[in-house]
Amino acid sequence: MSLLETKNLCISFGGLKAVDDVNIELNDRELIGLIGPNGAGKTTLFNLLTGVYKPTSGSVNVNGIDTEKLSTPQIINLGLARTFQNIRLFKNLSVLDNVKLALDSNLKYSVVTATLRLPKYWREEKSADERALDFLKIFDLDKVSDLLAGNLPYGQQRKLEIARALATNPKLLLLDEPAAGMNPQETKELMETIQLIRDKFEIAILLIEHDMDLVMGICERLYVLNFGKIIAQGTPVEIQNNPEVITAYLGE
Ligand SMILES: Nc1ncnc2c1ncn2[C@@H]1O[C@H](COP(=O)(O)OP(=O)(O)OP(=O)(O)O)[C@@H](O)[C@H]1O
Repeated sequence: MSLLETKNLCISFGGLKAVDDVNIELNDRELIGLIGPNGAGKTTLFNLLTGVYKPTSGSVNVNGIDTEKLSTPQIINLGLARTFQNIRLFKNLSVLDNVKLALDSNLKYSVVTATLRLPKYWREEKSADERALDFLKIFDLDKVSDLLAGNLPYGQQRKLEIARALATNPKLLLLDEPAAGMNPQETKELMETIQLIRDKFEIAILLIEHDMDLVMGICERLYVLNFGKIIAQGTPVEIQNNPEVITAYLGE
């Protein structure tokens, strides 16, 4: 059974078919890229996968479960986590607290324990701090854990978003343009980190990215969207040599 499978997935906004008959499949631990020109429907597809939009027709299955009647939180509970093209952090909270909030659903103390600050609260809080710091270390953010998230440079905010998504313990991580706004050195480091988290946490990753060095360098397979349709899929080498893709996108 696939971790994620869409069947003939479509959504229209008025007359515009933003996602048109899309069939994609992801298995455990795969690192897959989703590329295509601006406006091709990539973010809309993420919104369909996470239930933000409901399809006009077709289906999304996560671990064999049809998500049609599920809310976004219920779909997230099936093991999905995502980051956004426009960064969404709690900018007035510390870097550490941003990650701790993502961990919180796994905390074991009750509201009473937390309100009365009973010993169990402090034990759990400490372990939450330690766990959050472990996630921050992966992204080299542990040294800035006390800063407000909104005060971090852009590249670090992007990394914090990934750390926070990872802290929810997903099976599948959806990353929407994680390298946007990063310089070449930051992008290179991010590539290595994305591979590392896939291997360390044994998760699948679906990655929207315009940086071709990044996607071609780390993805095992790629899907190419154009005007809402998948026009090609294959290994990076196959995609780079696909005439339709070159015309629609790579040759731009
Ligand atoms: N809520 C909406 N209402 C109307 N049209 C929408 C809506 N969301 C997306 N669209 C349209 O659907 C198309 C696909 O948009 P989408 O943002 O998914 O593209 P994209 O591939 O992610 O582009 P980019 O690479 O620029 O982020 C665009 O024409 C966009 O204007």
